Amino acid sequence: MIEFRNVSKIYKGVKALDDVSFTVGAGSVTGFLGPNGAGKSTAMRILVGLSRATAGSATLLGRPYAELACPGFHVGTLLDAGAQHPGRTGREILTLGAMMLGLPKSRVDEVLDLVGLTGRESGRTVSGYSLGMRQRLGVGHALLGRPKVLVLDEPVNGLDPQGIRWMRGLLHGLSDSGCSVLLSSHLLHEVEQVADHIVIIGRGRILTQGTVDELNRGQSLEQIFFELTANADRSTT
Ligand SMILES: Nc1ncnc2c1ncn2[C@@H]1O[C@H](COP(=O)(O)OP(=O)(O)OP(=O)(O)O)[C@@H](O)[C@H]1O
Repeated sequence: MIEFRNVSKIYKGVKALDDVSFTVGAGSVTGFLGPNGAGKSTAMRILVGLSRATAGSATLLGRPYAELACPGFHVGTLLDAGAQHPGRTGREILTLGAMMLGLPKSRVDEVLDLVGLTGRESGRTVSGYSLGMRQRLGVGHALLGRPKVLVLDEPVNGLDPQGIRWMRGLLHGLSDSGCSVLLSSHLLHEVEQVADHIVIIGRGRILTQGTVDELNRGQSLEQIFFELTANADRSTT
């Protein structure tokens, strides 16, 4: 369970988040959508303790991230696939992650298999990885401790069609097993296929939220998105 309660964030005069409230329940994949600069990454960073809210609270499993004992067993995060150490191999990165969590090396092989990185690929340094390979590695890192909550910032970017299909299956499997997944993406059609709930944010404010069925009353997600974000732009100009 993820809960944002009246979260606001001001960066030196820029209101990045304005009274944001929503929840992601167990077994839900919630698509977190919004134009560039809407506040998605800021909200996710606050959720996992990388940034402090100016007001309000963000909790995972009922607690702020900093208060979770062994957070790697509860929460998996992928905020920036490009942030992995370029000089380490994929296998080394996962091995270090597994060691931090006290997991056996066999978990590294399981995860490599799960994310579809071959033995040859996992032995190469990350500097030679494509974006799609970095995304797979980042998702693998997030899944190491079999967490019940996943916070994934644009994990589909750079994936090839097979990768996109794989990600779809992975997300469905995670929700079936009771995980709470917060997923940001600009790929509206893809989100429509994997998410059961949608939150659309614009200029730091929640524009709408609900189940896919509640929002899709005869309109595609794309139509709803463009209508709401255009209105948000108009109301702030
Ligand atoms: N460290 C920072 N200092 C100042 N302003 C920031 C900082 N981080 C983000 N912002 C501002 O906060 C707002 C929200 O940015 P954020 O990165 O959360 O948006 P986003 O929805 O994730 O965008 P994108 O889809 O482009 O990733 C933007 O106006 C951005 O310029």
